[in-house]
Amino acid sequence: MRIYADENMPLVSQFFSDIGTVSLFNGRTVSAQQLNDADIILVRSVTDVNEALLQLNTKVRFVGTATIGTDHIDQAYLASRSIAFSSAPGCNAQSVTEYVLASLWCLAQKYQWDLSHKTVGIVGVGNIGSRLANTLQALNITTLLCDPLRAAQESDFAHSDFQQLCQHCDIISFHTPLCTSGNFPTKYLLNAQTLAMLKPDCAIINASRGAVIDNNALLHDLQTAQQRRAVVLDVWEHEPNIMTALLPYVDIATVHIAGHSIEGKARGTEMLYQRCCELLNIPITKQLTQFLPAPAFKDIHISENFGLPDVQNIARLLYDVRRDDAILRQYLHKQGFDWLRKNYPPRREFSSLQIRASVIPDYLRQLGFGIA
Ligand SMILES: NC(=O)c1ccc[n+]([C@@H]2O[C@H](COP(=O)([O-])OP(=O)(O)OC[C@H]3O[C@@H](n4cnc5c(N)ncnc54)[C@H](O)[C@@H]3O)[C@@H](O)[C@H]2O)c1
Ligand SMILES: O=C(O)[C@H](O)[C@H](O)COP(=O)(O)O
Repeated sequence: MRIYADENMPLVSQFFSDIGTVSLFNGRTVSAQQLNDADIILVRSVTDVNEALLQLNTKVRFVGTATIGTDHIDQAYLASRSIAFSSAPGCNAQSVTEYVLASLWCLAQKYQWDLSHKTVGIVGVGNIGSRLANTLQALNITTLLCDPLRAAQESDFAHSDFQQLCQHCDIISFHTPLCTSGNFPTKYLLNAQTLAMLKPDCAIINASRGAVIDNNALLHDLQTAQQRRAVVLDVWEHEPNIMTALLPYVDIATVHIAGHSIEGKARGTEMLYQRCCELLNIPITKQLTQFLPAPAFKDIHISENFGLPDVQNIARLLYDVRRDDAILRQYLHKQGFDWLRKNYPPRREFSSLQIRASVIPDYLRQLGFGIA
């Protein structure tokens, strides 16, 4: 069995070497010729999988993407050739949630906000949006949720439409897929018109896909604004060639790494391994926990005086998003967007740190910390 995988897919040899011969490729430059004898193809978000890529291959059985986003996959084409397909839903939901949380704490410190007085709008309430909502609610931060697809299917879903979010929120965080068609397209959901509906100081966070925000319109808004608007961008239109003119106006700028915790990326590989085993009808014998390195911080004791304001101090032991903002600003010109993603320094999720206490506050459990 010939297995071809993106070179940026962690642990792929460890998981797949018993199933077949694993060869690695560069996800941006891979060609149809390179994949012509593949039985299994494993990609990340930078590879467009379509007729052009698979035209020379007559035997591929499975295509997997170790991501939740699927805007790079022509699923109709795969179905037309009866090629099984899987993404990795939820693999990086915790990682992105921790990224947004770290960004909120960073903005709160910079602008001296009290987050408990802010209303955060969450657009797209799937794996990431719902986890983020639960996390913010555990921290006593008010949320408004916008997900018209869920609203149509769930009578008890507390939906606010996007216009309401624009008018009422102090912070809006985007967590939708990139869709250009259908009843609820998301391309340029935030555009010149909807930007004009926002409160003048409404902060914007985008860790979904770059084109959910019209980057030209955002630049114009930021350049002409009367009031400072805080902005966090992890994703950009036209990656890897991003609009650097935005950088001076963006508080936190990162290279599409919100989902790149060690666990988040590796869980994507594990999920594809599980799908392959099911497809090939072979037993699942390997688990992510076998391969994860020991974390630098294993456990921490908290006392009875620990309170909500202390949570961010623990979280910062694991991740400070300012590190990633500094990396982009220092090295983008020298190394380029893709190199910075490939060489992303390790980041562990909250679950890697065990909290010890006589009584564990509920919110630490809800945030996903390990409990000893
Ligand atoms: N920056 C990163 O590293 C990173 C990591 C993971 C995911 N992502 C992006 O974030 C997106 C969301 O991830 P997820 O795991 O939560 O996906 P998901 O599929 O679980 O959830 C997406 C949600 O968005 C909703 N939605 C669709 N169209 C909408 C619209 N017009 N308005 C409001 N809601 C809408 C869907 O109903 C769904 O509930 C992914 O599609 C991906 O593009 C980025
Ligand atoms: O859609 C996703 O799951 C994320 O955007 C994912 O983290 C993208 O990262 P990449 O596959 O490019 O490493």
